[in-house]
Amino acid sequence: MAKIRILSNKKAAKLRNFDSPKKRRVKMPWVDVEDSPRSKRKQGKRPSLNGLHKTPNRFSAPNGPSSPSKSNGSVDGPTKPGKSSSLQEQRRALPIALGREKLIAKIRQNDVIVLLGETGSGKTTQVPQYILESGIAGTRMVAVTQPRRVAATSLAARVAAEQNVKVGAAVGYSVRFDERSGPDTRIKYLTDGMIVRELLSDPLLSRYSVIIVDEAHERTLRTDLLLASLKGIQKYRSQPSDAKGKGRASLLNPLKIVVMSATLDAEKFSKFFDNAPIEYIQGRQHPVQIFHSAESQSDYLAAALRVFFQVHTDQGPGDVLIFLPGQDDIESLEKSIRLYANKLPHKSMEVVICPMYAAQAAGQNSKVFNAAPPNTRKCILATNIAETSITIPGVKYVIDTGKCKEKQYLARETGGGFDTLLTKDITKSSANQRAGRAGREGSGVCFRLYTEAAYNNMAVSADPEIRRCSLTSSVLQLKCLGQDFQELDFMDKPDYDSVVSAYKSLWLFGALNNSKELTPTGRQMAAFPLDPCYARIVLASKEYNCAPEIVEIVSVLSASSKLFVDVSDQRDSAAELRRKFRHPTGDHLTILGVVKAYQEIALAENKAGRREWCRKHFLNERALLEARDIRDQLKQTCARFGISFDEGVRADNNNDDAVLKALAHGLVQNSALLQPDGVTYKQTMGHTTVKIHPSSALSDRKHPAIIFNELVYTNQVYARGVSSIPKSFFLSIPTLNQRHS
Ligand SMILES: Nc1ncnc2c1ncn2[C@@H]1O[C@H](COP(=O)(O)OP(=O)(O)OP(=O)(O)O)[C@@H](O)[C@H]1O
Repeated sequence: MAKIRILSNKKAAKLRNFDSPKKRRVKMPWVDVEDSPRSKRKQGKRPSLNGLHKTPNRFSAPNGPSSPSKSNGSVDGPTKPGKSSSLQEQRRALPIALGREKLIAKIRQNDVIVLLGETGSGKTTQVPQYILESGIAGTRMVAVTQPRRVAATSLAARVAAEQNVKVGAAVGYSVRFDERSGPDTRIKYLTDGMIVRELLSDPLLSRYSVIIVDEAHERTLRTDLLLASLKGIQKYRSQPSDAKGKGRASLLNPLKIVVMSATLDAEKFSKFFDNAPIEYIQGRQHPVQIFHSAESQSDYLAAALRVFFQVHTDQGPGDVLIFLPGQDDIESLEKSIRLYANKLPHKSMEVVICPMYAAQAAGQNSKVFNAAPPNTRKCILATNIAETSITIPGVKYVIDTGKCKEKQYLARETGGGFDTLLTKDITKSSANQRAGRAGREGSGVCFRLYTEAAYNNMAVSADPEIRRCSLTSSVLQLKCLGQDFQELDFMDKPDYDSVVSAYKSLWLFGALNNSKELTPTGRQMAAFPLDPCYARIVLASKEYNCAPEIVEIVSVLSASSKLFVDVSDQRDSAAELRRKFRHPTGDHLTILGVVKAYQEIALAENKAGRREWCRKHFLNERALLEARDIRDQLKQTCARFGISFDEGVRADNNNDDAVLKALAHGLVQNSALLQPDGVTYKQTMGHTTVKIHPSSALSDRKHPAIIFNELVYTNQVYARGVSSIPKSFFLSIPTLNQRHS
C-alpha cells in the first residue's frame, strides 16, 4: 500500500516519503537527504521548527473507488493550456468544450437538465456562455445561482474577462448589499438568496429565460426554496399563451432550468424534475493527487501547521489553501504560522497569509485572488466559503482538515428556537470539492488530515439545510408570494417543529394574524433585506420615533464582520479601552455609542487616523464600513414606508427607552427573566436557562429582565448581545400581550 511518512522529530529523524499509487517515491528532502537535488542543496540548513514535529503525520495515497478521481486519485483532462494561451484558448481547452454542441442541443431540447461534471471541467464559467452564444437565451438573461457571494463575484469577474467586457456590462452579479448589473447584462451570477428575493418583485422571474442552479448538492435552504418555486414557475410559463391570460405573462417564453454540480445525487434531482435527463461531462482539466493521513489526527490545527511547513520547505512553488472550520481556527493558525515562519533559517520564500471567511469584509476576501509577490508563497486559510466554484490563482496544494461548521436549528430545545453553529466532520462531497481547488491552473496535490477509512465512512452529502435551519424568513417570503410553506413541493420535507416555530415567530412579530394570513406589517418586514427579527425592530422604530438610532444598531448587527475584535490574550486591556463606550443598559446602546464615536472621528481624522483609532480600541473598522453601506440601503427601504430618518445620529441620549422598546418588538422571543439564584435567566418563551455572555457590557451586574441577539452554546448556554429592559416593556408589545392574556 502506498504511503507517505512524515516523521520529523530529532530522534526519529528518518525517512519521510510520499509513495504514489504507482510506487513512485518522492523523497521529502529535509529529512531524507539521500537523492533529491533540492534536499542536497539544503543539507545542513534544515529548519528548526521547535515543537512542530512532535507527532508524525503519515499519509497514504488513495486506492480504490473512494477517491474522487479514478483509481489513482487523478484524472487527466484532454489538454493543458500553455502559460501564454489566451483566455479563448483556455476556454477551448476545458473538458466541457469537447461536448459543447451536444450540450447546447440537450438544453435546447429539454426544459430541465441535470448536469454532472468534475470540479474544474468548466461548468460554471462555460455553460452560461454557451447558452448565450447559441441564442437559447433569446433576449432575456441567464441567471447562475451560487450558495456564496465570493463565488458569485469572482465568477462574474472571470466570465466578464472571457467575454472581454467590464463587470456590470454583459456579465454582472448580484449579492446582498452589492449589485453590479445593468440594462445590457445578459449573464448574471447571483447568490441563491438574491434570486429568492427577486421572486418577491418578479414572481415569474420574467427577466430570465434560463436559470442555472449551480452547486445544487449543497442543498442550502434558499436553493431548495428556489427549486420548489422554479417548478411552479416553469409549469406556468410553459402553458400556451391563452391559458396564461393577457398581459406580460402571456409574452413569456418557457423557462429553462439547468441543475449543476460535481458531486450531485443526480437521480434525485432528475426525479424531482419529472425524470429530467442527466448529462455527464467527462474528465477534469488537470490531475489532482490525493494523500490521506495514515493515522487519524487528534489535533487538526497542529497537523495542519506541520503539513503546511513540510510543504513549504520541501515542495516546489505553488500557493497553499488550508480548509478550516471557522474564524477562530483561522486566527489561531495564522498566529502559529507567522511565529514559525519567522524562525525559518532560509528566508528564500516568505509566507503571505490570506485569511478567508464569510465574516470578513468582501474586499478583504477578494485579496486572496491577487497574485502573491515574487518569491513568496501565499497561504490561504479558509472556511468552506472557498470550497466550491472558485479558482484561486496560484493554488497548487490543498490541506484539508476534514472539519467544517454547520448551522443547526434548535427548535425543540429552546421553545423559541435558534440557529447555532457546530463543528462537524465534512462530507464526501465537500472533501471532493476541496481537493478540486488544487487542480485549477495545473496539476495539484491535496493532503487530507484524515485517514482513507475516515473518508470512506463520511456521509455522501450534508443533510439539506431545510431540515436543520430556521425557516422564519422563508415562510415570510412565501407568504408574500401567496404561498404556504407546507404546500410547496420540496425535495425534502422540513421538520414539523421548525415549521411551527417559524409560524409562531411570525405571529409574535405581528407579521401573520390569528388565521395565519400575512398582515401589512409582515409585507413591510419582507421588503427589508434583513433577518425578520431585525426587520421588525426597524418597523417598530417608526412607532417610537427612533429610526436613526435603530438603523445604526441593526446595520452593525447585520454586517458579516464582528464589531469587537476579540484577542484572547488581550481581553482585559480591550475591555478597559472600550469601557468609555459602555452603556448602562447594555450592548445595543453600547454599539450605538461606538458608531457615534466613529462618526466623530471620521470627521476629524484621515483614513490612517480612523484606522489607528479602531486598532487602538480593538474595533473592526471593516464592520463599521460595512454597516455604513447597509445603513444607506436600509434608509432607502425606510423611505418607502414613511419611516423618517434624520441625517446622522442625534446628539442627545434621551431616546434610550424608545430604542429599547423598539428592540423588544423584534427580540420578543429572545427575552429572559432573572432567577432567584441571581445569576441565571429563564427564557420567557422557552425552557432554557441562560447566563449573560462574559463579553457583554452587562455581565457584571444583575438585571430583572433582558433581551438578547442570540444564544451560543459552549459549556453552557450564553445570551450574547444583551440589553437590560424594564419588565413593563413587554406589555408594550401587542402580540405578546395577547399571548399572555
Ligand atoms: N478566476 C479564474 N482565474 C483563472 N482560471 C480560472 C478562473 N475561473 C476559472 N478558471 C479556469 O476555468 C476552469 C473551469 O472553471 P469552472 O468554475 O467553470 O469549473 P467547474 O466545472 O464549474 O468546477 P467547480 O464545480 O469546481 O467550480 C478552472 O479549472 C480554471 O482552470
